[in-house]
Amino acid sequence: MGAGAFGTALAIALAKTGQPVTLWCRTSEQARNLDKVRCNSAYLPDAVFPDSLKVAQDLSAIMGGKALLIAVPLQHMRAAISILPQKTETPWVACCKGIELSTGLGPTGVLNDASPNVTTAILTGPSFAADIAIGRPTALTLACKDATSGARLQAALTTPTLRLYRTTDTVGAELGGALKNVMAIACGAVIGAGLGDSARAATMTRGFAEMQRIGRALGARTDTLAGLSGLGDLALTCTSDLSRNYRLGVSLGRGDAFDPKITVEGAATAQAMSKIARQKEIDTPITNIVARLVEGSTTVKDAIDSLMTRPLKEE
Ligand SMILES: NC(=O)C1=CN([C@@H]2O[C@H](COP(=O)(O)OP(=O)(O)OC[C@H]3O[C@@H](n4cnc5c(N)ncnc54)[C@H](OP(=O)(O)O)[C@@H]3O)[C@@H](O)[C@H]2O)C=CC1
Ligand SMILES: O=C(CO)COP(=O)(O)O
Repeated sequence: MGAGAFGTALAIALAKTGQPVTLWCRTSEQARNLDKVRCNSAYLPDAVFPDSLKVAQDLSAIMGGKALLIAVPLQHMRAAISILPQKTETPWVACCKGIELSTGLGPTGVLNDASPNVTTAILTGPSFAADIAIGRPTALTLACKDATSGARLQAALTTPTLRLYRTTDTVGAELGGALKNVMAIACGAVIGAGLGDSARAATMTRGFAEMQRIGRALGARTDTLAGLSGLGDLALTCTSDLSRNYRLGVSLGRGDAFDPKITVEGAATAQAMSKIARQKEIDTPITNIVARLVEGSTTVKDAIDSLMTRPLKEE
């Protein structure tokens, strides 16, 4: 569900194994168009659909399978799933990253809140849709509180080029995916402002320390944050021009405009996490600064000054 970049890439990768896969589109016009050209030109122009990939706008086409993958930006996921039937044996797998602004919930939290009787999981980790779609090797984390369902999903969604590791720590997997986007905006801003690679390395490292501090306070396992969904995705997103979160940061650092239609999960996530951290008294200087940068209430120069003049402490 969700025929954007990530949903399309996952659908292509899974369909290449020959199993039946259906990509659900929001409108019948989009479904007709994708089926006609056998490519999602708007989001992934270089990836051709395998013959086994079906495209549909009819909801019944995606119910009753081994898994329903929901690849819609987190802030829109609650609206997207509101049209789904509530009684289903099919597990729902959130394929998105972030923290909902209105509730402070992560992806499986939103699914469980909206549909308490459904088995839920999250698929997250370092991966660009374009890499997955053309079959480049990728490793991701599949997190599901129920170990048996998690193992079943891991087997069902692993392909020769998509290797899944599993965990029951949904809190850690979700926090890793959500917070690395915030740190990517910060690193992009550092590079955009011309502050150099040393400053980026410092931001990444202190950003990771902040992710671990938040994780400890909110009940994540430290090893999860050190895995694919945390450190792995942090490394990818803070260093690649292909990342939209990093590119937003670069624009902020340069003082350039950024297209508001582009999906950038880290902006709302910084604001949501900043609020949670205030309530729970967690020290999150980088997240707070990113929240203020994206809302336009501070400048990169003031942000750096405030980080560099914090009280000295042990590492
Ligand atoms: N792109 C990537 O490389 C990766 C993305 N992700 C994560 O995947 C998630 C989705 O991102 P991505 O696919 O890149 O985003 P895109 O911007 O490429 O696509 C978003 C998709 O969500 C759909 N959508 C938006 N709002 C709704 C709604 N209310 N109901 C139904 N569908 C809706 C859009 O439909 P429409 O086209 O009609 O607007 C579009 O199909 C994000 O959380 C992202 O962090 C994770 C790993 C890699
Ligand atoms: O999540 C991603 C890589 O793992 C994609 O990053 P962006 O959303 O910043 O493009």
